[in-house]
Amino acid sequence: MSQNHQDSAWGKLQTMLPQWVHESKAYTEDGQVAAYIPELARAPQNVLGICLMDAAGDTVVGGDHDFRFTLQSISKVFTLILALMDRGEEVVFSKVGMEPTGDDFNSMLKLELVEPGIPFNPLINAGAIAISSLMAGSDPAAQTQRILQFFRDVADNPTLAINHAVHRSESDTAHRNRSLAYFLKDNGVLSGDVEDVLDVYFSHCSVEATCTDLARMALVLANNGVDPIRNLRLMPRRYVQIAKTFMITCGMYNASGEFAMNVGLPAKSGVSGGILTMVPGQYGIGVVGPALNRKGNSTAGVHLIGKLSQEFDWSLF
Ligand SMILES: NC(=O)CC[C@H](N)C(=O)O
Repeated sequence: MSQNHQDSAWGKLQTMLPQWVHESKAYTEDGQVAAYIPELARAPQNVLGICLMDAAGDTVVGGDHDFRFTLQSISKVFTLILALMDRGEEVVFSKVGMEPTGDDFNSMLKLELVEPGIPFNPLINAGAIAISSLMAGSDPAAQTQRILQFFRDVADNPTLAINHAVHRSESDTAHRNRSLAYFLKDNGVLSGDVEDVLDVYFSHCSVEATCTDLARMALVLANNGVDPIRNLRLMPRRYVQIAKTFMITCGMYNASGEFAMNVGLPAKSGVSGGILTMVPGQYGIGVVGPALNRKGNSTAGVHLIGKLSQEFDWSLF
């Protein structure tokens, strides 16, 4: 039995989580499941699940915590860290900036408007596509394999795999991402074959996981790159600091300011409804609720994390 089992926050979590999940579940009605990737439209509207994990690996779970979903934009946090590990800060920040856009996650507006035409940050689609082009590996298959292996290492789950139906569905319909990528190619941001880069991007977005996998991955970020369960450093502290800073400023897209105000934790959302967040130094948290608000964040998921943050005074600010 870990220390946490006796501590009052953990006990309160265990007691209260079912009720809080139940209350937040009502907010699934306010959102809509993403349909622009046809395969994602099959997700049920009213799912809400959560897993919180402490440094000993003990978990508290609630709702539909076994629901499987694809990482989508949550993967961008870890490809950013991998690109930093493979290429270093100088190369990465010659391809992407450090600022929020205030625009939708798939917008191309500022790419043309603002010199020198590099994506504003690595968590919008254009930025993440640029990051996908930086992965070490001789061809797209090797790059994808390297990313998948890194995700498996961080999640401590060798069974993490690509959902090929989602990958195909996105690839068949990614007209906007394709145009972003060709635009980046024209601006000199992407080297290599555009379709190859896109294939790597669609692949890491299509890795399937559960809330428990997200919580496990978040736990490593919460501990600045060290997995506290295996007592193993998986990534340099500096790169985790960079990733968490982006999560605060851009992780919830153009709702990041509101999320920082109401929740105050580093977080990253994805269009399949996942949210990865953490209480630094304490817990990794994974949430899923496929019904999204207009800005692409899980309605019920945001509500549930907000409730927890208020109850336990988790805001960093
Ligand atoms: N917000 C997201 O999760 C976007 C990721 C998705 N694969 C896309 O490119 O549209």
